[in-house]
Amino acid sequence: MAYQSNGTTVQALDGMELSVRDREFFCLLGPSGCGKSTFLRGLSGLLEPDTGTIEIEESAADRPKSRLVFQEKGIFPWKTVLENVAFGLKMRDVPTQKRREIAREYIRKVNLDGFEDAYPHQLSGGMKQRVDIARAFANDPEVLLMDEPFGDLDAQTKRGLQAELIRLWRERPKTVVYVTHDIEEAVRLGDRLGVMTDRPGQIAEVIDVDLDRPRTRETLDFARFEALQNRVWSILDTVVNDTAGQE
Ligand SMILES: Nc1ncnc2c1ncn2[C@@H]1O[C@H](COP(=O)(O)OP(=O)(O)OP(=O)(O)O)[C@@H](O)[C@H]1O
Repeated sequence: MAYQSNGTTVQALDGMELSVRDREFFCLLGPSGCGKSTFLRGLSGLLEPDTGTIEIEESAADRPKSRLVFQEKGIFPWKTVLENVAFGLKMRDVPTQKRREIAREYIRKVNLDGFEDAYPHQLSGGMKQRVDIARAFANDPEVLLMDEPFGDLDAQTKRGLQAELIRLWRERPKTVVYVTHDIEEAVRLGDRLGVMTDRPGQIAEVIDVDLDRPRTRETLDFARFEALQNRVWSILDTVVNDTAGQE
């Protein structure tokens, strides 16, 4: 996939092939600008490539195939928490009563009860993020695409939301493709990790995260956790050095 602007072409992705398993939590990591967001937006259908194609093998189902969860931008400032969470259901013509019921259920699951009628400007960054997660899960997509949803949050809020996300995902398993810059986060969350090369991006290596769940402070195998992070670092070092060597 490439972008054309002002007569120049930026080749964002080239020969990117990725096979994600049904209901796995797949994290995508890579150097800045390697094309992670481009890939995700292409998958979601939000981005039409100027050149190139994306092929997705779909399973037969009448549910929406994917949904891209943006950071804060994803929620409507003029809608209440309840209306935001129910929005996707409304788009799918779920009857009013039913969609309010489902929305309330997910608002409760992300610990926002009592904020149903609040507007986004009355919420903290972490709370807005919870609204976004609730909306994504209420919509019950088959594939959930997340682009650095917790990138702007402080470490403690981020850890809490990671735990909530994993709890929801284990309760209602779905295929997740999760882009992050944060190696520790990727190893904490993922079943597998795809490490990308520098731009034009493609997959350099896929790593199995052989850590049992739940991955709490009490249960996590810290030695393995660290070894996996080191593995990612060494792949990224190679990838960036390789590219530097070509210039
Ligand atoms: N709308 C656009 N028009 C032109 N070029 C673009 C556009 N969007 C992205 N690019 C270019 O495509 C390349 C890949 O961008 P992309 O945002 O997909 O990378 P990324 O891996 O998600 O980056 P980061 O990790 O920094 O968020 C970059 O070189 C970027 O400058």
